[in-house]
Amino acid sequence: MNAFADSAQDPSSAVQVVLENSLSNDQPSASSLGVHPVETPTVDTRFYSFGHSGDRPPSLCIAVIGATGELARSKVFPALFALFYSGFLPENVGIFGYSRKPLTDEDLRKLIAETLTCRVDHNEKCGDKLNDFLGRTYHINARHDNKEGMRTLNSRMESIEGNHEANRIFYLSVPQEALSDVSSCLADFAQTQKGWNRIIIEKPFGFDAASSRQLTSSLLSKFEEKQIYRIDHLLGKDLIENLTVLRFSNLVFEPLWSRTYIRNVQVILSEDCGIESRRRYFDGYGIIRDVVHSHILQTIALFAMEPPVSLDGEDIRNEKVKVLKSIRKLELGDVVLGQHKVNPSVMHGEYLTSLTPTFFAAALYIDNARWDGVPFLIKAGMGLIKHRVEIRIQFNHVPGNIYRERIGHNIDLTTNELILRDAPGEAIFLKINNKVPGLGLQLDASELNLLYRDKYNVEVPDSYEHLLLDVVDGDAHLFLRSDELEAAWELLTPVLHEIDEQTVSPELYEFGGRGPVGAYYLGAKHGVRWADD
Ligand SMILES: NC(=O)C1=CN([C@@H]2O[C@H](COP(=O)(O)OP(=O)(O)OC[C@H]3O[C@@H](n4cnc5c(N)ncnc54)[C@H](OP(=O)(O)O)[C@@H]3O)[C@@H](O)[C@H]2O)C=CC1
Ligand SMILES: O=C1O[C@H](COP(=O)(O)O)[C@@H](O)[C@H](O)[C@H]1O
Repeated sequence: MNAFADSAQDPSSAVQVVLENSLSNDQPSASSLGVHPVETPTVDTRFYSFGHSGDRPPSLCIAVIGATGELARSKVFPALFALFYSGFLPENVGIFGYSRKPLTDEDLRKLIAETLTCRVDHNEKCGDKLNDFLGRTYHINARHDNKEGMRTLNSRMESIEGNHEANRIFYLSVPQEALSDVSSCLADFAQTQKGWNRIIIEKPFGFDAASSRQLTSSLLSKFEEKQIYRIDHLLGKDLIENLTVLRFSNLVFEPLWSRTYIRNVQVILSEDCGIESRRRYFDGYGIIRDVVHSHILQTIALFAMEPPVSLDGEDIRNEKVKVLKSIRKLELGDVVLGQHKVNPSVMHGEYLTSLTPTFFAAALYIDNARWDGVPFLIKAGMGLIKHRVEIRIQFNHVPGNIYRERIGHNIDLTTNELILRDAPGEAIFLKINNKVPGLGLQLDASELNLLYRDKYNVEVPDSYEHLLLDVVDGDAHLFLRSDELEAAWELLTPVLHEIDEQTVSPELYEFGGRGPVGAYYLGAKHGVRWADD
């Protein structure tokens, strides 16, 4: 008999309670409930206070559904371990892997141990912490839409929670087609009534507006909006969080943040890797559904929104959705699609069999008072020359510049530019015109640099860590709310349908090249020179 059997409650009564009570029991944030950095325990406290109340903080159980999948192993478990390691999870935490594979707890521990690493900057006692973490990790073997499996999950969680206040997170790391069934089953049979329940679902959150609406309505029939966290790990990058910090906590940027001073904005997500290892996923979705509808549009929304009333997640989401709804209808003529050719370094490389794009560029306009007429050029692509993730803000010319004679003819090269970069190497640059030291008056376009690796001697946490901690803390500002999701699909769905109906062929481009030449024509059409070469 395992340690759980003794303390597990009668599953049928637990189910009854679940059905009788509201399913939507999201409570105040974990931080307000005491889940904040704590010392990682040196003793195993899992069972010490069962059966009596005291002032112990609420427990936290986290279930990873689809635990044997690529995402769970490569990202989710390592991020959970990193949070545990750094003391961001409560001491009475339980980690559950849920899958259809007949694994024991020990099997799962072995499987995930391969991908757990100790962070380089604080590897003290790492082995102990690893063992401690693995000792709190359990496996449930069942089908994802199976009520007995979810009941087992519930009762095993209860054996960790005892009669105390308890919170739960369910990470649905399963293919899109399984989301509705899994979420519905766990809503009915695996939620706790002794604290909050939150579920995390992975992008792309549907295939188009209609399928996304269907998924949303299925989720909202079982959960409240505030329980749902739609995760896109690219939004957990420091670049994204810093976008609003930079803008709203410095006097020098916000006054310039409008059509009066900004000439164009470029949002660039360019990958040097191809789609080889993710061909099946990618063939089904393509780059628009993979990164544009969530990551790129969210970046634009955060960039362009009006100042929110506060840092509260709902206040920020209220502003983001207004931007998304203000984006002008996207015309197919303002879109460039591409597909990279075979990566020559991959043995038996194949072309995609479909017309699925691996490259997308477009010009967007936000029809509101702040951004009227400012082109937002977006570019997302795989198999390109460089890995580059950045936002570039090009400013207008200095009106009546008295130094124009010194600046030369190519005025485009000498306007100010602010560059917020995630890759390669987190950095912020501000391009300015500067006098070259010495006699005479020669001007030079230089950069004020903030290179993170030089300034901050810290390892930047993986974005899954950042976002998982936000879920624990109940901070939803980087997660898409249903209305934001709907607005994003409303923008992209007509174009996606036109592409399908007209069987638009993507422009083929060399692997490791600069992408389709069409992107340069697009830039020229909107008076923008791509600045990522
Ligand atoms: N991998 C990545 O980099 C990214 C993934 N995502 C999203 O994350 C989710 C998970 O990704 P990934 O791990 O790659 O996915 P996988 O295809 O590897 O599936 C994950 C696990 O889900 C279980 N599973 C598979 N099919 C079904 C099904 N029909 N019903 C129920 N369970 C099923 C399997 O576990 P078992 O057989 O053990 O039960 C599988 O190991 C997906 O929604 C994907 O869109 C998003 C962005 C990037
Ligand atoms: O979600 C995705 O992200 C990766 C890039 O993630 P990173 O953490 O390595 O920057 C991208 O390659 C992939 O297409 C997309 O699905």
